[in-house]
Amino acid sequence: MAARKTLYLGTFVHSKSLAELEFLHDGAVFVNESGAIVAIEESCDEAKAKKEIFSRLGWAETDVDIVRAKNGQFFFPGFIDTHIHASQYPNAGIFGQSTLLDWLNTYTFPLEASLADPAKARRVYSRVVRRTLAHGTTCAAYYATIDAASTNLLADLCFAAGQRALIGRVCMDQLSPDYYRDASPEAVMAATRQTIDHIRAVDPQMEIVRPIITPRFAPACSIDLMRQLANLANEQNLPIQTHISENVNEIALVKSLFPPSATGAAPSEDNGQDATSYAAVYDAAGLLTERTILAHAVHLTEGEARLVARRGAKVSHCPCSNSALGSGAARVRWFLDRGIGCSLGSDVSGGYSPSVLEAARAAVLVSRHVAQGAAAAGRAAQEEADRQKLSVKEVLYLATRGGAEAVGLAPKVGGFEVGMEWDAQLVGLCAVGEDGEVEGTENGGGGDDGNVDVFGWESWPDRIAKWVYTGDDRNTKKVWVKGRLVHERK
Ligand SMILES: Nc1nc2[nH]cnc2c(=O)[nH]1
Ligand SMILES: [Zn+2]
Repeated sequence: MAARKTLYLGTFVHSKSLAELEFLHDGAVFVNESGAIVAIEESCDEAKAKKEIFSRLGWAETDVDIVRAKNGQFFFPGFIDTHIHASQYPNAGIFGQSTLLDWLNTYTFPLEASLADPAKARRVYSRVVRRTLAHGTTCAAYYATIDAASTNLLADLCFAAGQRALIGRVCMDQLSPDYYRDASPEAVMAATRQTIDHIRAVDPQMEIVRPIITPRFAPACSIDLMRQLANLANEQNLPIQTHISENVNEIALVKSLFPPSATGAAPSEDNGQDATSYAAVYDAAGLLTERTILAHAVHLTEGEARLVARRGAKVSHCPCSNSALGSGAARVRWFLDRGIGCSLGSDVSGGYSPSVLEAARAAVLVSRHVAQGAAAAGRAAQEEADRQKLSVKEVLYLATRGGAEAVGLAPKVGGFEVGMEWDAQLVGLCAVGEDGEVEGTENGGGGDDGNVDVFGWESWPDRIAKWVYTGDDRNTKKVWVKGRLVHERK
């Protein structure tokens, strides 16, 4: 849908690197009708933008919309959720005392199977797309179900709503219940090709929706199936998503299901002399590529981490899910130290929240447990243990730039730079006035912008920290994808 040229004015905040969050105050960002950022100016008010920059760009004032961040509001890149099961959204928050394998059988497979009903799928998928957009998720790597028709529907809905999405038809030909299992690798390949063809027809340039090859996880896939899916991804240059090393019982299951006789893998330098590790099984199938997103990776061994890093696969860290299902605490600093690209996943509904901001907050907290655990177990000196703690700016990097790397959209999205596309959110925090009341818009304040109270003396990094720790979708005022307004909070 054609957007108009737009001038955005105000404060812009984005990650330059893991170590640097950049603030641009009184800034101006110029976005063309294709949604691309064509100029960024510091200390540039509306008059200067019109007088100097419009003429440089050849823009006529009448062709340009203007969006101003109010006092205290700021523009931030849209969040990228690199692991979310759209089909599981109705179960968000419902997991009881379960852990991964019993959770799948008790809660997850019945719900996913029920989405073969098109009316139910439409209801669930419409809602999850609207809800994630409202939380500032401009791009999501979705798992649908094994049903091709409703997977195609998810792609249609994302495309219509304007949310960038990688859409995965879930592939699983073994071990799950009879009522929710693919009949054969051949049946999987046919259904998967059908969804790929559909998505290509919906969005031939694959600007908004793209297919992603989705073997559910090793226990649910035969080696034959995994190999065929890897070949398909390779032939069509498609991304891949799966789960890895989430839960200790799952890892034991993989070891028992895939002895070297099943995979043909032999101990090698590459697989750290362990041909039966989870990562080695995926590698033997050809699934570890630069375009692969591996969710969880909680219990990777040193040898597996080296293999994942060598293949350039990326990790989706899912701290809400890992905490809820008691899977463990993934060591994000440890991934980063080994050169593994890292991003954030909500993992609805192992994760209870569709919010990437919530995942960012949980990533900070879980990293404290990792640090404390390492120190208490004597695995690390205090200083090294403290280094495991992630900072606010680091988790915001994972939520944006790290996500863009994982989904193959870097450097197109994830930050504010000339040449990138305008995938952004406008965030507002409450400005508390001299009288202790929230300032209304009439005073130039942001109005009642959610539940984060800003008294005015906080530095900008502190305001961002307050947003990360105490903010939610009430603070997400507007959301754009590729220059198109896709959500506005009323
Ligand atoms: N968290 C999570 N882990 C899985 N492993 C295999 N399937 C799933 C799933 O749906 N969610
Ligand atoms: Zn998952």
